[in-house]
Amino acid sequence: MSMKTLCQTPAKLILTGEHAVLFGAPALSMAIDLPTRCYMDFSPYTSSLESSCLEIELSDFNEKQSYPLSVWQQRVIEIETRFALYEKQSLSIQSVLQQPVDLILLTFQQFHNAYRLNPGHWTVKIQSHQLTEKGLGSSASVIISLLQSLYSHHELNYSDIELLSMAQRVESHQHGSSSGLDPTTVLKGGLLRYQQGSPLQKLTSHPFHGWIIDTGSPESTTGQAVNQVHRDFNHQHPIWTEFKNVAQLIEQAWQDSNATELKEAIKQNQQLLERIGVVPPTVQRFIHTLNQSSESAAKICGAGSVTGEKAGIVLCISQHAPEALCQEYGYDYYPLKFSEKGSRCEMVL
Ligand SMILES: Nc1ncnc2c1ncn2[C@@H]1O[C@H](COP(=O)(O)OP(=O)(O)OP(=O)(O)O)[C@@H](O)[C@H]1O
Ligand SMILES: N[C@@H](CCO)C(=O)O
Repeated sequence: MSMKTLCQTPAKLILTGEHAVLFGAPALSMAIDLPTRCYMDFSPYTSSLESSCLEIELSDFNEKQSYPLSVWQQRVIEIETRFALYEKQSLSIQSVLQQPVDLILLTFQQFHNAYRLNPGHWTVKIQSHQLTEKGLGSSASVIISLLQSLYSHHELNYSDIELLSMAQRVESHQHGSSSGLDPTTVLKGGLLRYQQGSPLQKLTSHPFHGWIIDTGSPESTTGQAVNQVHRDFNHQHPIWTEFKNVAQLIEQAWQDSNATELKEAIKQNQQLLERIGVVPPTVQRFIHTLNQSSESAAKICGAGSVTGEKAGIVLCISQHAPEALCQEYGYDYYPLKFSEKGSRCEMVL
């Protein structure tokens, strides 16, 4: 019998810890109400897995194509070969996944390797919000929505740890290395304190007014930015202690609901991000203007960019939207909408 599911997964926004989380610092990250939707439809075959077919529609990229099992498996072999070359430093990270569909095929293959995909016709449609590839964790939302859909279709009991370790493995092919922060945030929802090697903590949400400001798609990918930071700053570099300290200030201010301290710490966090070279000059100027006022505090909230003038999404904590300045720079802005809910999957008729 055929079965249909819809999985809706929020986006993520990092309050503190982008880059630093990969060097052992704590991160505070929240799920936000910008859903990625994954529609999955399965019709079983009575014949063998070999005749299975995967039909993928990526609405945001205007792509729709069918992949017989042998074709997608060959394509994943090529992806894994490129990833192995990347790990030997013979290929750049942005050459590993060459097209958006590669991420989908790789996720299916990881699931298949672990659990063996049921034979049949699989149809997948993915639809995101308008702010993908701007630091809000779109690849993590795609991966989590796909994996959750696959677990549902196979009626498998799974632990979050199993699902997240698979997601982190897939995400490494996109980002070069992954702390697991993005997949964890979009799976669980809410506001999380995440630090590699420490237990995950859920923090209480507070009604701080925030805005997400779109400075445009970064010219470099997250993978490139992560790699450049790793090349320029080793694990022993003292700047990571400064990141840890500022994360502590932000966490304390958040827990105390202290807006003044929160804004001050966000400004310090932004200065550190500028020092690691991930904030382009135009975005630095924009943020400096906002940060001169005691009313507002802004920082980039994704990996930023190591080339060009755009840095993806900037978070601005302030009562009122920075309308005039956004207009001057030609940036769109939206109210920050927190999502207490994480990723969820339902059957559809
Ligand atoms: N709606 C979508 N449909 C298909 N693929 C998508 C979609 N959204 C994102 N992707 C895939 O994810 C990639 C972008 O992922 P990436 O995580 O680098 O970007 P991001 O949104 O800036 O998030 P991050 O905060 O992790 O940097 C795209 O190049 C594409 O392959
Ligand atoms: N979001 C990435 C680091 C770049 O900010 C990760 O947690 O792996």
